[in-house]
Amino acid sequence: MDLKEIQKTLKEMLPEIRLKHSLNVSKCAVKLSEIYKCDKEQAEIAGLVHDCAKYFTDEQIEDCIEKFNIELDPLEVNNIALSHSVIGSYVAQYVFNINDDEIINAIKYHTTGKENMSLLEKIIYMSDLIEEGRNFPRVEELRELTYSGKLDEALILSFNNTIKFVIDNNQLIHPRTVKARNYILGKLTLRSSN
Ligand SMILES: Nc1ncnc2c1ncn2[C@@H]1O[C@H](COP(=O)(O)OP(=O)(O)O)[C@@H](O)[C@H]1O
Repeated sequence: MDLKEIQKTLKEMLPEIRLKHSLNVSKCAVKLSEIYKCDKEQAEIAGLVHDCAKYFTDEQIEDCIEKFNIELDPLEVNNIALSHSVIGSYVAQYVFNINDDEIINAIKYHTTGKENMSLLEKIIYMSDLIEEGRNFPRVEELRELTYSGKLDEALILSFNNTIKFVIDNNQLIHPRTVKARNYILGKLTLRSSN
């Protein structure tokens, strides 16, 4: 699918506000692809499609799981906040015909992050949080870090915020986020102690 077709299909899958968010994430990811020197088209497509499964009904989710043979982990089962990224990565592949593993993984890990993230995965993760329509306490600090070349610092702050938020709400923390945080923090600490 080309960008126009992707947008047309997304329009049927997402409410207006989420479509706007997806367009904003795509725009932000393109800006970051220029700053951090990665492929603009991959950033544009991953940003656009990242939330494609966010509004799936239980029935649609069950359908996808069966059709695409998706294995959700125990935290993702019955939790659309976490599962939409994983399911979305299959929808990207089989509905949007995206055959680029880097784009597919950026979609798959955009909610939790993961250990040893690729540049595109980091860009989509941060774009989801800082796109121009986002408004939450300290979002400006995240924008400042991300746009000034401090992508890893921005990620650590975001993982910390998410982990604190999940704890405050007495929810289970997805271990991928803890691993993502420790991996980057470990590398940064090592770098600053050398
Ligand atoms: N690492 C995590 N562990 C557990 N739950 C998480 C984690 N990350 C995100 N969530 C859940 O996902 C929700 C936010 O998901 P997100 O995709 O960022 O939503 P939105 O794009 O609508 O802001 C959080 O409120 C939390 O419940």
